[in-house]
Amino acid sequence: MTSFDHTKYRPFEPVAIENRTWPDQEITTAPLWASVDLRDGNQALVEPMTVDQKKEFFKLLVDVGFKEIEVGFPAASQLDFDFTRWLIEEDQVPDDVYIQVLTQARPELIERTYESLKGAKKAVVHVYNSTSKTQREQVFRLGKDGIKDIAVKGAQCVKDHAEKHPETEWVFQYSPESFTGTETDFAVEVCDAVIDVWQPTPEKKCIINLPATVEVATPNRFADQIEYFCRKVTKRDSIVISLHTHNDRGCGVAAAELGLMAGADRIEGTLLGNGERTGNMDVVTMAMNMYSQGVDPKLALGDMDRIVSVVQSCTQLPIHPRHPYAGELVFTAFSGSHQDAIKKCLTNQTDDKPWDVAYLPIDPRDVGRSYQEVIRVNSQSGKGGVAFALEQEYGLALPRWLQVELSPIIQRFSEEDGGVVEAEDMKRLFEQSFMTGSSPYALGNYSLTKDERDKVTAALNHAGGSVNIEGEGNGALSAFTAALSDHFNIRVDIVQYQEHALTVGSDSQAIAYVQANIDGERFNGAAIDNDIVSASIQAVLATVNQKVAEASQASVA
Ligand SMILES: CC(=O)SCCNC(=O)CCNC(=O)[C@H](O)C(C)(C)COP(=O)(O)OP(=O)(O)OC[C@H]1O[C@@H](n2cnc3c(N)ncnc32)[C@H](O)[C@@H]1OP(=O)(O)O
Ligand SMILES: CC(C)C(=O)C(=O)O
Repeated sequence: MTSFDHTKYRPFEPVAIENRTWPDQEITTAPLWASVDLRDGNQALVEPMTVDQKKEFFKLLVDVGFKEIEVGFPAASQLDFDFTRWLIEEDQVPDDVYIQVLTQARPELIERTYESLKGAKKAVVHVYNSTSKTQREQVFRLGKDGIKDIAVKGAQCVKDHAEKHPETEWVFQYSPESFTGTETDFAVEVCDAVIDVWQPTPEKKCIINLPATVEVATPNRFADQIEYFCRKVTKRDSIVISLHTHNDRGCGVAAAELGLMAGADRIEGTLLGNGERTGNMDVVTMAMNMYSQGVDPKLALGDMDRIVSVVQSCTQLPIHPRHPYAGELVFTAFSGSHQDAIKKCLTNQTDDKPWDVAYLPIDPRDVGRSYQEVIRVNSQSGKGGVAFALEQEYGLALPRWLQVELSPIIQRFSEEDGGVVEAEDMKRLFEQSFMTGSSPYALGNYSLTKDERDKVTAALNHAGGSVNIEGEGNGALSAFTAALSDHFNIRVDIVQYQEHALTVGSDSQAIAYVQANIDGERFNGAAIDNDIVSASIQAVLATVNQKVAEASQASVA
């Protein structure tokens, strides 16, 4: 094994730029987006996509709204050639979409590339050669002139073929591959030479694509290279500056964002970031970053589950559960304080206000996710999370004092069960703990009379029999409480009371929550009924039943 020795690496040599302006820029409009899923993404797969997978992926890209789609490297593979032919012959490309194909700057490959494009309405021919010092010296074994010559001859060849097929609307694209490893002045020199061949105009631009083929520096250094390039390149008004970043240092999106601020117009990337090594720049993340700042990304990313599903099935790669905006856990909070804050903010959030919810940079509903999955309860969760889940799923708006009582019960269950507690289990634990109004005593018939004081007479069903109780008070609840106190020879004081209509599952029921002090001990009860008075007296009975059960257990012991 070689030693872990950082001294064998050299730092990146930054371009010398004065008065850089990009740090003060903001991204306020979407760039031109180009998808390279079917080419750069595809060439990085263990098993490249089949034609059927490419067809499905292409449809997704069109639906998402890409207007430039790199569909393959037709001169390199028969499958890519056939797929390109299928798109054209079967008229699969919408009129406003350019299909783009990649080729090396070699005449025989360029010729074959044009064969694949015969009959296309609109196409981008993307030609590249590597310009980096490393590749010049070790791969091509050529000096700068030799490398420039490859680019110029390639550009000329692309132009010559295009002239033979005026029926197609051609756009030319050149990439000085390994741009980040190329002296920026030399990259400008090569691109200027290509531009000189193509003679673009502001009306008929060509694309100069600057790839971070390998990400070798912090994103600010990349932005410096882009701003420098934009200042120096010829005919700036006649070229579209495109970026194609990779993610070797984990900053592919950041580099593209800063590059855009530095003057670029167009961004190449893939949906969810598949691509060579650590992947291409993830278009979903970059576009959603804009979206979260109130900028229209001009891509329709609302059906995130479809995007995830198509990308996964076509690439056969999993999507990380914490992948920005798309992973299955990215809108889910388990920890108590996060849940508490989210629950409070969501209560305040209305559709007419700008989004302002702690821990949620965007509204999960915008990408087809629901609030149900925002809060999931495990042993790290607090009362807010439990309350949120019960309210979302069952319409139970537990008062704060009852949340405090229920939370440790759920936490204990989670610790014993070792994981996430589903809403169904929370409801069952809530019912078992507090909806105890039918055992050992259940409310039978009762009647209320209103006079100076309210009077109640009620039957309590118990062990196959029935006992009658009666009491007086200032209202139904206090009359019933007095009757229970009298019958069981206990002192019952109502400390807390709350009720609300139930909107989930029923439109005519109500729930009452009661906290009672019984002989100095605190008990909590809840009950649901069509009638709110019945619900409230059953909730009181629930607390008394807990006291009675506790007393009988104590006497057995
Ligand atoms: C950063 C990127 O992602 S770039 C895209 C990379 N994608 C791919 O390579 C996938 C498809 N490519 C392929 O299948 C093959 O490379 C093919 C079919 C295109 C060509 O295969 P081969 O003819 O065997 O050539 P190979 O790619 O190995 O390169 C051979 C020669 O072309 C030269 N070459 C490589 N790239 C280029 C280029 N962009 N322009 C001109 N010449 C080039 C090499 O220096 C080499 O020259 P040499 O034979 O004189 O030493
Ligand atoms: C062909 C170029 C643009 C490329 O894929 C890269 O440099 O990563």
